[in-house]
Amino acid sequence: MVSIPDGLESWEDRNDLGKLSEAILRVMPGELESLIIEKNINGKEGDKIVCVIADGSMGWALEVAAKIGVRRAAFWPAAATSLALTFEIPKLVSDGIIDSNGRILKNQMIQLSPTIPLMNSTNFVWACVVDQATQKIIFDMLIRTRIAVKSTDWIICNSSDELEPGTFSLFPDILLVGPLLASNRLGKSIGYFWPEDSACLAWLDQQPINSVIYVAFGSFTVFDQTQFEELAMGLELTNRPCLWVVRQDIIADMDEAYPKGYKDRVHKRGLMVSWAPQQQVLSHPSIACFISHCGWNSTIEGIGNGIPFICWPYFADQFANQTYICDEWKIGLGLSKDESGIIRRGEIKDKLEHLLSDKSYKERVLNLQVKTVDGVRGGCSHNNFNNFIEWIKDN
Ligand SMILES: O=c1ccn([C@@H]2O[C@H](COP(=O)(O)OP(=O)(O)O[C@H]3O[C@H](CO)[C@@H](O)[C@H](O)[C@H]3O)[C@@H](O)[C@H]2O)c(=O)[nH]1
Repeated sequence: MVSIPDGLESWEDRNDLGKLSEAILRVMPGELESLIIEKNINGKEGDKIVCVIADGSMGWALEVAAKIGVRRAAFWPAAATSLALTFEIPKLVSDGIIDSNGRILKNQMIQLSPTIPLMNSTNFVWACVVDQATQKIIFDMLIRTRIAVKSTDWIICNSSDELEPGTFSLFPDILLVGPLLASNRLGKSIGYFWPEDSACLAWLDQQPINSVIYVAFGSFTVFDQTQFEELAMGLELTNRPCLWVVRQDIIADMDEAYPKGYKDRVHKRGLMVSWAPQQQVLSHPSIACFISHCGWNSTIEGIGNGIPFICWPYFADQFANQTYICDEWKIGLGLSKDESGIIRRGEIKDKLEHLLSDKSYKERVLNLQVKTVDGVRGGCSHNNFNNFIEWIKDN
């Protein structure tokens, strides 16, 4: 593995997406180009770079590959529906739903096709970020992404026919190869730089089967103090064992974050860790449900282990993923905010009780688990993946 700078200093705030995106676009294309050229001029014969596979949202890397004349493939790590929405941006503009800067002109439900779930225009990927300046930066990046991804040799997506059949029939160029889960990998998962707290697995061993609420919000979500306290109190009210991932940067002041005396009150049945081995956690028999921000990886990992969801989306594609979870697959419940925009402790407790007492959520997610895992073992995802590997080898 090699790293290249992202254009920010180590102390700068990487949760500021506008600043991060600008820095990436300013610095990384040049760095990547120099890296590839250096390898291809001075590298040993077997070390030359002949193909670039890049995350589609890093469309600039695909542009660099095209410029240098290296073959390229886009990997889309999120739901295909979010890529389909990006492909449809020109139509959204011509239909008057957004303007050419991505501003939402009509607050309405839209449907890309009758077989794709309804989306609320205010939940479009770029519209969910805080301020208009950042929205514009993200929107411009998506326009570039759209062009870069559409011109690649392959677009592969971490999804499956069983999860998003409507999207794949409408956008056959997006080839599904997922869900890519740790249980299907040969070795240890790589890619995270935060140390995992594996002691939580021993703690899970001590809990009754199908009892623990697992709470994790991925790598970006941040909380304000009131919302953090309501979540803490809601979990306490359930009287159930909870494993809660509290990243060090999830809230501004971690020292003051928990309600007074909270840790002492819950210590017998609550465990807070800064980063968990999530896929191992989700496959543990003591886990009963997953309070999730609905990032796509968390979504497919929950399904891959047959765990029902309480949805707590934060931004970007997570609202569309919530729609799939709650309305399409019916394997989870959403949470309602009060008039001040806060999800209150009582709402958290009520939804958890509903989810855990109504066994139909668990039944449906177990059914979906079987169908998606089969797709990887011998279905469409399996065939696409093999063809993709052959293409790499052939050239
Ligand atoms: O304690 C933890 C918490 C998470 N994870 C892992 O971290 C990943 C989280 O991925 P995801 O659920 O997709 O969330 P984000 O990291 O927030 O992902 C970003 O990227 C996703 C894919 O493009 C988008 O769907 C999300 O909206 C976006 O926030 C998963 O593989 C988890 O297993 C851990 O290993 N330990």
